[in-house]
Formats: sequence, C-alpha cells, structure tokens
Amino acid sequence: MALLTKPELRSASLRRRDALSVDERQEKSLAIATHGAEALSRFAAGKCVAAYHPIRSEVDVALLAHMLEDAGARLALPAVIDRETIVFRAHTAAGKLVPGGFGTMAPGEEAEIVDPDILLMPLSVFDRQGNRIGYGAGHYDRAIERLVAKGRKPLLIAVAFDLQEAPAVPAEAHDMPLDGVITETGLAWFGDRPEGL
Ligand SMILES: Nc1nc2c(c(=O)[nH]1)N(C=O)[C@@H](CNc1ccc(C(=O)N[C@@H](CCC(=O)O)C(=O)O)cc1)CN2
Ligand SMILES: Nc1ncnc2c1ncn2[C@@H]1O[C@H](COP(=O)(O)OP(=O)(O)OP(=O)(O)O)[C@@H](O)[C@H]1O
Repeated sequence: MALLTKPELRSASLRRRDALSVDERQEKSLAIATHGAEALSRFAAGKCVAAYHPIRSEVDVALLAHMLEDAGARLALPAVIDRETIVFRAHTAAGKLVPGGFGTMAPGEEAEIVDPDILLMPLSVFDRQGNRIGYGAGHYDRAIERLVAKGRKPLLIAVAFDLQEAPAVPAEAHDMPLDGVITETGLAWFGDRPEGL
C-alpha cells in the first residue's frame, strides 16, 4: 500500500480525535496525567516543563502539568509571536493567560521567555519511530531547532491519544524526532530510555 501523505495522515487522525466524546477525552486525559506524573515527577523536579493550552480536541494536559509543578517543576506555555515563530513563556500561578495565537492561550508579554528542559508536545499524528506531525505550521520544529542551536537538548515528549498513532509517518529533514509519547496506556520511549529516567 502506498504511504499516506502528511496531510492525509493529519486529517484522518484529527477526525478520529474529534470523534471522542468530552467524557472520553477527559477520562483518557486523566490516565495520561497519571502515567506521565508517575514516569516524570522525579526527573522534572527543578526543571522547566513546557505544556500547552489545549485547543480543538487535544489531550487536556493541564492536570499533568500541575502534577509536575507540585513535584517541583516550573511551567511554561508556548506563545505565537509571528506566523512562523513560537516562544515559551513562564507560566506561574499568579500569571494571567491572554490569547496566544491560533486559538491558544498563553502568558502575556510581561512573562519571562524561558528555554524549557522538557517539552510536552501536542500533535496530530505520531508513529512508533518517534516521528510526529503537528498542524503544519512548523512552529515546534523551528522552536526546537532554536533551542538545539543554543546548546540545549530538551526532552521531547508527545502527549496524545492512542488513536493518533499511525504505522509510519513520513519524516522530513527538519523534523525533530520525539524521545517518547504519553498516551492513556502509558509512557513509551522510542529509543533508549533517556539518561536520568
Ligand atoms: N494547544 C496548542 N498550542 C500550541 C500549538 C498546538 O499545536 N496546540 N502549536 C503548535 O505548533 C503552536 C501554535 N500553532 C498552531 C498552528 C496551527 C494551528 C491550527 O489549528 N491550524 C489550522 C489551520 C490554520 C488556521 O486555522 O488558520 C488547522 O490545522 O486547521 C494551531 C496552532 C503553539 N501552541
Ligand atoms: N526548522 C525549520 N526551519 C525552517 N522551516 C521549517 C523548519 N521546520 C519546519 N519548517 C517548515 O514549516 C512547514 C511545516 O512543517 P511540518 O509539516 O513539519 O509542520 P508540523 O510538524 O505539522 O508542525 P509543528 O512543528 O508546528 O507541530 C514546512 O513548510 C517546513 O518546511
């Protein structure tokens, strides 16, 4: 069978994700938080974790983010600053969220721009080799490339429902491979388990 293109894989996966009921999404998001916190709490203590403010039918990652915060992590959220660029801004309990682009919410311009150690990443589709497809803007790929160019090596962890998995996602040169994925059935590492985990 011919490999599906990125847009075909994206729309098929988003259709499946959109079909989950609100209750199913909440229940699975809770399982994702439990698995994620169990696997990452110790590692995340003292580190900066970028979550995201869910849009569309994405996993609600807020519970996991707050469990990691309780374990000692600092939180950040992405903000779109132009069509091609996102930055990560510190998200504190007192900090207000403002519209962050593409229907997302993000900390305002007064919030410090930070370089996260761990990215909890939304996506449309992933495969077991660690390839991912987002919404097609290249925002995360470019942000990761910038972090790597500064000598940072953030841990890249996708947060997704099992039904977003595809057998094979075509990878392009700019795509940054994931270290792992957390779904409602647990956390899976794609290669060797990262050091310290
Ligand atoms: N919750 C969340 N926050 C996020 C992302 C994300 O994927 N999810 N991003 C990930 O990069 C960045 C924002 N980039 C985004 C880029 C495109 C679309 C989107 O929905 N695109 C539409 C097409 C464009 C449009 O609506 O005009 C689509 O796919 O239908 C959403 C977010 C940073 N924050
Ligand atoms: N590091 C990069 N430098 C320059 N252009 C890039 C980079 N990463 C992605 N792009 C461009 O962005 C566009 C979208 O890329 P791609 O289809 O991989 O996005 P995506 O993985 O769906 O999005 P995202 O990374 O926001 O989740 C493509 O035109 C691609 O060439």
